[in-house]
Amino acid sequence: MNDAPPLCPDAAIDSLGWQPFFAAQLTADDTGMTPVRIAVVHRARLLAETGATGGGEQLRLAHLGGTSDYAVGDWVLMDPETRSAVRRLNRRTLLRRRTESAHIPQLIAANVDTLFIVTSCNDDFNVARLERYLALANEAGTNPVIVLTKVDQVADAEIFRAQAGALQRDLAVVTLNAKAPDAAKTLAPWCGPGQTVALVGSSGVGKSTLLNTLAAKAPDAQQPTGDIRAQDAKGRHTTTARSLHAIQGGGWVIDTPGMRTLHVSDVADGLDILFAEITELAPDCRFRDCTHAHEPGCAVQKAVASGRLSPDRLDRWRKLNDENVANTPVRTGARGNKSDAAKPRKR
Ligand SMILES: Nc1nc2c(ncn2[C@@H]2O[C@H](COP(=O)(O)OP(=O)(O)OP(=O)(O)O)[C@@H](O)[C@H]2O)c(=O)[nH]1
Ligand SMILES: [Zn+2]
Repeated sequence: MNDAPPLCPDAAIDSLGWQPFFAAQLTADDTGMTPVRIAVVHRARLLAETGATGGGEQLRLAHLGGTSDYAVGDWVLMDPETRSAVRRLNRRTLLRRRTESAHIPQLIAANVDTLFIVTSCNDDFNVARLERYLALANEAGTNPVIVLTKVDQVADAEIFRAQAGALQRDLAVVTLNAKAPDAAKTLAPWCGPGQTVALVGSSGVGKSTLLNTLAAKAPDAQQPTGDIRAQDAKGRHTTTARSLHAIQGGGWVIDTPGMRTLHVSDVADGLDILFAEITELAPDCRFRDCTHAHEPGCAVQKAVASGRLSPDRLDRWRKLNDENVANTPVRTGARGNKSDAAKPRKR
């Protein structure tokens, strides 16, 4: 490596979400390369946003091995002559989940600043499921915001808002009608230039509707929503692929297909943040490996007895924690120590 100044990319990419974190990874060897952002990941090809023209670019893969290591939102250095992806830059944040059958976590989205966890003010609303998404967001390093849709269909959304707001310290919660144009204004604080948001939630809660409200694109290019799906009665899920879309007057939004069930794994740190009130009590327990179930001198049980901690919340913590330990592979040896996989935590 020599001391030549690193590549100075075009200022236009700032609006694509380029940050000093990515610039710091460039070396003199990267001179002449163009940073681009992955917009769509197909099995054998990648589509990227270049920022300069605002247009999409089809990327060739420089190496054999497919696209499984790429996520929507990734920054990649492209060779402008061959149009091939030369190097993927390290991620600032990474949302991923392990499906029941998969050994390797599935990548949901990379370099997301804010995760909009979408649920509606109806039967979809479920605090235990919201906690799963919060653990995922915390672990990824993204800022979670609970977005309660279909506020136009209930007399009073306050009860939903209050329950959601109690799930994690300093958690932002917004209520809106996803079909109303002012929904974009409600979400604007997180959607400024260069900001990246992602939408997650069950099928039918209004993610595609929100995407269409936020996105700066013509109506004929819009994401089909449940309304349209109902007409042609095809498929269970309206949204089938993840993709990056420009937000009107600002940042970028990543849509994700509705998730039926979200199993937790590799989220020990995310759970510690979510359940901070329990995490902080644990050092006061008499036993270092207290399970907060039956031990004498348990500070967590004491908090339940005095009414400071709800027994339901403690039950949900226990269930998620046990599931996380069961689903997170234990790696041993030097390689395992270097891995970013979460280790099972003692309780
Ligand atoms: N009244 C009302 N209807 C809504 C609201 N948000 C979504 N809808 C409707 O709910 C249905 C489902 O919305 P979608 O946007 O397709 O839901 P989705 O989350 O994208 O679903 P998947 O693509 O299956 O993951 C559609 O008929 C929307 O028009 C809302 O805030 N108020
Ligand atoms: Zn205890």
